[in-house]
Amino acid sequence: MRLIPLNSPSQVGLWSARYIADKINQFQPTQDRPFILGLPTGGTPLATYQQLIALYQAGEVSFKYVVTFNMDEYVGLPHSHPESYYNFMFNNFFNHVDIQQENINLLDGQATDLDEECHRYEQKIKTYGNIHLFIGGMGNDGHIAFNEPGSSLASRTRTKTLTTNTRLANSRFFDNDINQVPKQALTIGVATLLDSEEILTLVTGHAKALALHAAVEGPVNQQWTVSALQLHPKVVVVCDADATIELKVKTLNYFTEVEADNLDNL
Ligand SMILES: N[C@@H]1[C@@H](O)[C@H](O)[C@@H](COP(=O)(O)O)O[C@@H]1O
Repeated sequence: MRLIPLNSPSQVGLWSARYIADKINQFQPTQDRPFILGLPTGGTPLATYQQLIALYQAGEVSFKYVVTFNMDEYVGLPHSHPESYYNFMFNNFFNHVDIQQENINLLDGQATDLDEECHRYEQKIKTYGNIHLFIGGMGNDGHIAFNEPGSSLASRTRTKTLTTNTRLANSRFFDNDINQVPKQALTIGVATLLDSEEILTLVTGHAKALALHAAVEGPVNQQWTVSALQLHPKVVVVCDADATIELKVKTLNYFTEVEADNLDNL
């Protein structure tokens, strides 16, 4: 695991966007050999999307031959709902870059057969082989995608019932009314995520400090599904200072020293 300790959420956005753009450019994707990118929603990745759009506008990266798979989607929200992850992705990213519509993959939370929809999604990922880079965030309670505490670390894409904690945390996007937050979501599984060639996780703010501790220092366990990142050979965690307050000084000092040369120009 690499941990990139930055100061602010805007630095996390800048660093991660450059990292993603560099990965795409190094891959030199073509129509026949696209770059496969996994994507998250939430407040945390917004700065990354803004910086990726800026890099695209500056001609420094293209998404023409990038295929995307989103992590999750609420069950039952129409695409047009302002808080559907479909709407989030088009508003905050897809509408502003040169991605081809047919290269965008999202789970359909309105499918009549949700099990079939999840199976279709897993199969579609398989047709491309592996996801080259999956970007993620983490919930305050250490969930990754919507793999709530207690989710199997061997899970695949499926329907999950959301915890009250998660619905409360996300109610800030629903007029602070928990009753408006859907009770279920479709989500890739922990094992689906771990199949990716590389995972880049974004963590900002005090509220994520215990989750970051669980991810970096905690034991691997299904109550903090983000801890499963420790089982993956290539994970980069990019965090701001507020998110690190539950890490040991020793841990933070080590990663700061290791990354000293990579934290310039921010
Ligand atoms: N399903 C999403 C997660 O993928 C995301 O990581 C989490 C954190 O969101 P935020 O970045 O808004 O704190 O929110 C939701 O629960």
